[in-house]
Amino acid sequence: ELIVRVTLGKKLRECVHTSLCWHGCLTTTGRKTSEGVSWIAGGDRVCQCFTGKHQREVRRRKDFLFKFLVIGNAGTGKSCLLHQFIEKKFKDDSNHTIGVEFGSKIINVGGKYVKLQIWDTAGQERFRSVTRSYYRGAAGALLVYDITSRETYNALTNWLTDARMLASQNIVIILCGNKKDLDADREVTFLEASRFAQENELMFLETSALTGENVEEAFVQCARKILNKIESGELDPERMGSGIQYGDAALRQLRSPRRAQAQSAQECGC
Ligand SMILES: Nc1nc2c(ncn2[C@@H]2O[C@H](COP(=O)(O)OP(=O)(O)OP(=O)(O)O)[C@@H](O)[C@H]2O)c(=O)[nH]1
Repeated sequence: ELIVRVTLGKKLRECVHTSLCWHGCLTTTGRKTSEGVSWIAGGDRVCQCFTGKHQREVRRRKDFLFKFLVIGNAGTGKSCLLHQFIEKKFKDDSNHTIGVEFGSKIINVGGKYVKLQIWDTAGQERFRSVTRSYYRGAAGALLVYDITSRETYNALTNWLTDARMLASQNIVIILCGNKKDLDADREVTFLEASRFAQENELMFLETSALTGENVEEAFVQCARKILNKIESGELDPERMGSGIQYGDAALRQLRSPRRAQAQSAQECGC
């Protein structure tokens, strides 16, 4: 049994669950259980308690599935970023990616469960024809350069052209200036990269796969922008090749909004 103290608005309540609740709960304290559950977090934070029953619960409640790409020159830290995001650890024995690698994670964005299906592509030119075949239908992308390498920054325009041409015009891209921890060796300033991002309608963050700084934020911000576009009607998840699928919870909501609401109210004891 998990006992979590949550604040709901201004009210502080004791919330006793065997399954976790994301509905606006802001965790202030938590307790480990025999299942190895650690903390849950409110808001847009990623749930760290995806074990056993809780993992199944989250899976069942999935609202959306987004296809993501990680692109950019070889050696910029794409695989390390993905590893840090999924495992919360730095991959210190990272080798060049051969073709593509895959990872997935469920995150919570503003109360919605989103499963990210992430394709980590090889940056080396010799794999370009293979990696290009994975662009189709991607909803979001991390476009990565290395702040200590101007060469990787100069290549961004080509990556961007490919992404917009092969994935989708509407693809949501976040520019990541990785290796933020190596500031002393910096070759690309924050200012010039943020101008580039603005001119090309990209979101922008400097990240460090080594320290973990801004890694989760990059994925979450990109997913949040996609969700906003869905809500505003700018993106249509039902359009072929949108890179978005409805998960079970969203489908239930679409089919029977009232029943879904009642059901989720029952599931959430807070
Ligand atoms: N200091 C520092 N080193 C990093 C960081 N991210 C990655 N590296 C190092 O950069 C090198 C390349 O990292 P990878 O993740 O393999 O690069 P990649 O972009 O996936 O490379 P390809 O698979 O060839 O496209 C490795 O030696 C990592 O240890 C970071 O944030 N800081």
